[in-house]
Amino acid sequence: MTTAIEADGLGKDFVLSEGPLLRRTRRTVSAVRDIAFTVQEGEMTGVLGPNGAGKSTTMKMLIGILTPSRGRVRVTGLEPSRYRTRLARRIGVVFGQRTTLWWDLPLRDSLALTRHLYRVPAAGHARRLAELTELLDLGPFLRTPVRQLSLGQRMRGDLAAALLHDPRLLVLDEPTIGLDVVSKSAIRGFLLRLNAERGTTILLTTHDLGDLERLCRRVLVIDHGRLAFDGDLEALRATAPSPRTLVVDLAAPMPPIEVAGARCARVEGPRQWLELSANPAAVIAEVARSHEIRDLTLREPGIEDVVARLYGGGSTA
Ligand SMILES: Nc1ncnc2c1ncn2[C@@H]1O[C@H](COP(=O)(O)OP(=O)(O)OP(=O)(O)O)[C@@H](O)[C@H]1O
Repeated sequence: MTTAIEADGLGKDFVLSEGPLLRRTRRTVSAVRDIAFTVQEGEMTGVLGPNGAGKSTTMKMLIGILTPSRGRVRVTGLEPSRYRTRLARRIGVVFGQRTTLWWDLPLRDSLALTRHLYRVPAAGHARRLAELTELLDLGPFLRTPVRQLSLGQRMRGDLAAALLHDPRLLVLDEPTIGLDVVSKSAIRGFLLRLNAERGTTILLTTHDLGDLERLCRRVLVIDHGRLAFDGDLEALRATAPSPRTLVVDLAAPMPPIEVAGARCARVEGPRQWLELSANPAAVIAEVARSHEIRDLTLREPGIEDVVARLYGGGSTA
């Protein structure tokens, strides 16, 4: 098996200047500390963690945009910050919140330009474009200017742009952010095929449990800049089992509800969050007997809850 990514003792500090102009002080923030992991070719790995945990900083070091402050990193055997251009021809990168497409050009022209960026021979490019157009169903909007595309269409266009040079490794930062259910499903289906049929290695950050469940056998959790977990999703769930939460909207603000089988975790005006240790129906019946209820929602624990319980001590948002 060939190694796609190797990171060892990887760290990144940012130096911040703070305060008024004449009394500026410098403060160092360690965004990533001592991260070590290896990804083999053909793996599909999810990177997870709370906001500000250091995921994007880690990804940026892997693709050569940021130079590590410490440690060693190799991607397809290359040191990313040193061989950024060479690496760019071997990997595909999509950052969900930004586009690499030309805003004013029709998608087709924008994709044609990427050929020159990666120096892909014309014949190979045409073949690959036809393949990706079919797989990502780009046909209906190839002539549409990128600025007029929906977010889901734009993401499909960005994926095509990242894959036209047929990279062995695809790095995605939040590939399904802001997409509706249908668009998410199309993107996930495409990534699964890409991995299964071409053996493309995929590393993606996400806040979406669905992405992980559908796509990733392996999960890396980054928290406070450190690698807090490396294993499969089931093992992660088992590390920190989370209760289901009943969100209760009462007719008026009340003291925390006390009923058997539930623990009130949070109160905000007339809304209360009850963590369930018993059957929801029994708890709902009990709450309804003693309180006037306007609305109820049952929340299954998300992977964010699991992570929050592991490292932050509970989440009921
Ligand atoms: N260019 C920068 N200069 C200074 N600090 C930075 C810079 N980039 C990131 N940071 C800080 O590094 C830490 C990690 O940020 P990073 O963007 O890697 O987190 P993240 O896990 O990707 O978060 P999110 O889920 O919100 O995207 C944060 O405290 C952030 O404020």
